[in-house]
Amino acid sequence: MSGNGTRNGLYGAQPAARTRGPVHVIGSGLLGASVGLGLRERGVDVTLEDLSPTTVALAADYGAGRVRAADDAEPTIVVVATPPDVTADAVERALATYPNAVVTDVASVKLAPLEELQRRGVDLTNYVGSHPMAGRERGGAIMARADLFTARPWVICRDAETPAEALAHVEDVALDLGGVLIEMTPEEHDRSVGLVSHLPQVVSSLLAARLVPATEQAIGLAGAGLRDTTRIAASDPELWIQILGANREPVTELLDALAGDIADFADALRDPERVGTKRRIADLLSAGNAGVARIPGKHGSSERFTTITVLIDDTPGQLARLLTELGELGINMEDLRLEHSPGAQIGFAEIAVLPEVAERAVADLVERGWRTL
Ligand SMILES: NC(=O)C1=CN([C@@H]2O[C@H](COP(=O)(O)OP(=O)(O)OC[C@H]3O[C@@H](n4cnc5c(N)ncnc54)[C@H](O)[C@@H]3O)[C@@H](O)[C@H]2O)C=CC1
Ligand SMILES: O=C(O)C(=O)Cc1ccc(O)cc1
Repeated sequence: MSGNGTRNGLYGAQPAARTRGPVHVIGSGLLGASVGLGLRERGVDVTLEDLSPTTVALAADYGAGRVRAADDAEPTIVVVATPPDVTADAVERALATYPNAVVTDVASVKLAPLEELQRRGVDLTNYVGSHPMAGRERGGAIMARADLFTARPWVICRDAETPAEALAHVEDVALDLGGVLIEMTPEEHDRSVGLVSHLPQVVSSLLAARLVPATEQAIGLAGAGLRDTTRIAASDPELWIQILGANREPVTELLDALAGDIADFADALRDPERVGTKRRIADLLSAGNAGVARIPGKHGSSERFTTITVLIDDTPGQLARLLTELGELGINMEDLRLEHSPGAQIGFAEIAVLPEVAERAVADLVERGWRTL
């Protein structure tokens, strides 16, 4: 649960929270416990609930809030962070149990739970669906982080009937957690995440699945390219079967279009001497360049952190020494990734730091005898 401690030392004292608690979180896994941790850091009173008593106790132990007691006051806001297939149930129950609270959910799909609630005839005046575009491959309270939502888009799906006050409550939670508000209809949301989240998940999983029968020798050659394109293949199949099933229309359309591109590409490669074929391949690859350049944070100043690469002997002792020395130098490590060179006794520690400390970090490390790239 790295990185969920207080960050006041780094960024200075936190301004007062906008959110007026108590906030009640239903589903205290990755998303629910991260919401709790982030709001607790801002001093908001958070109560927790989960189907699993162990999960809720764990989330409370980590500091995400306290287990809700029977005589607790009614919450101002309820955040439903359960799996998508029970989100409508949990929202309906929360609206009935806490008639004065504003209820939001963080499910990765927005239309299916809303349609289910409408089909049941639930009064949705106090409900505002939302979705923070931030997550991790593995779920569970143990993976939660207070800063999970920092600088990430947080989609809010209001409709014409949503009271301004209800909307403001949900926006306050998102803003207190560092999210960037984006308003969309549920349809716009589901089409958008189909493209930027659900299609990549399927492609990454299918690509990684190709590695299962590969020889050890072939796998041993893997580098950053394969790692970058398969990171999310480690995601939880149980969550994704729900997400993809609930958003199947946009996702199947996107998959059909991609399958066409793949067939096109393979055709061109099969007959490289045919006139126009090289142009066709170049066009598809160039379109990839144009697409990747559009991803926020992939280029220029929108990067959150700067990565410095330090060469280390590929032994645990070396890495521990590097981490100790970073601490001694007062350099806060935001993220760490290790690259191994197969067959060579050398590794690369890729350390993400705040851009403003990167230059000093490199200089100090070099002075202490480390080699950097
Ligand atoms: N994992 C991710 O990267 C992201 C997930 N989401 C959405 O957040 C929601 C939660 O996902 P995670 O936190 O990753 O899952 P998780 O598995 O870590 O946590 C879900 C928790 O809900 C509990 N739960 C299940 N049914 C319940 C019920 N009826 N009442 C109370 N608790 C119940 C489970 O015991 C579990 O602890 C999902 O709807 C998902 O689509 C949104 C953004 C990112
Ligand atoms: O890891 C990533 O890049 C993600 O995009 C994680 C993610 C997974 C599911 C969501 O509903 C939102 C975000």
